[in-house]
Amino acid sequence: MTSAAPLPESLEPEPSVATALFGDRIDLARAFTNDLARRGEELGLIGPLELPRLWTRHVVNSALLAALLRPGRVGDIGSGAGLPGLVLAIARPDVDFVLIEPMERRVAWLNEQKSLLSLDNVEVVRARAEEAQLSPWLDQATARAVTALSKLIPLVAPLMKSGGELVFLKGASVEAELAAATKVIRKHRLTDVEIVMLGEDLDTEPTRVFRATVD
Ligand SMILES: C[S@@+](CC[C@H](N)C(=O)[O-])C[C@H]1O[C@@H](n2cnc3c(N)ncnc32)[C@H](O)[C@@H]1O
Repeated sequence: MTSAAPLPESLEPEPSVATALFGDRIDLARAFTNDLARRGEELGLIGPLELPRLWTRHVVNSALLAALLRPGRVGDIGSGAGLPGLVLAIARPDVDFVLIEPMERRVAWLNEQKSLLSLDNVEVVRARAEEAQLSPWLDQATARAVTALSKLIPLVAPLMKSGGELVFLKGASVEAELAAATKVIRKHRLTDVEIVMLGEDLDTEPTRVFRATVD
């Protein structure tokens, strides 16, 4: 086993941002991020260019979504390295998470982190979303960097309870994705469709979220 120095502190978010997002669970977030920095590239979880921006672009971006979560059962579709699923499970111990991920190596990483960080609020399911057998269904679903809305909504809507909510982290292309998803949104009877900006009140890059209710 190789040991490596922890990430330099300069790569961490401003203390005010870290406290706002993680409170007294910042050490867990730090342990997760440092482990991802050490082993993520070797395990095929992150590219080498992501290392210096793990906190800013990935961990903080994921944690911003915590503000929209309610106590209940939240599914994270295509968790990969645990973004946003593991980060949110750290930030919101009052919420139960199901991380849905098909790739064996990524599932092994997710299970290992669940155990290392003692995240009792995490269940890992190895499946593609369209094949996942969930019981009960989800109160909310998250996803980040999985696929465009026109493909993502049909994968996730069948996993939701009636009245459940989709809260997908999205980039600058969200308006175009939304326009291309009009038919799918109607077909799956989504209501209260909106784009929410998160993080504008913090000293960090804000993020866009697609939010909608499944009838
Ligand atoms: C580009 S990665 C993004 C991972 C992570 N969400 C992030 O933001 O870094 C996409 C992930 O979605 C997973 N994925 C692809 N198709 C999927 C599907 N149909 N159901 C569930 N997960 C899927 C892939 O295995 C991969 O881990």
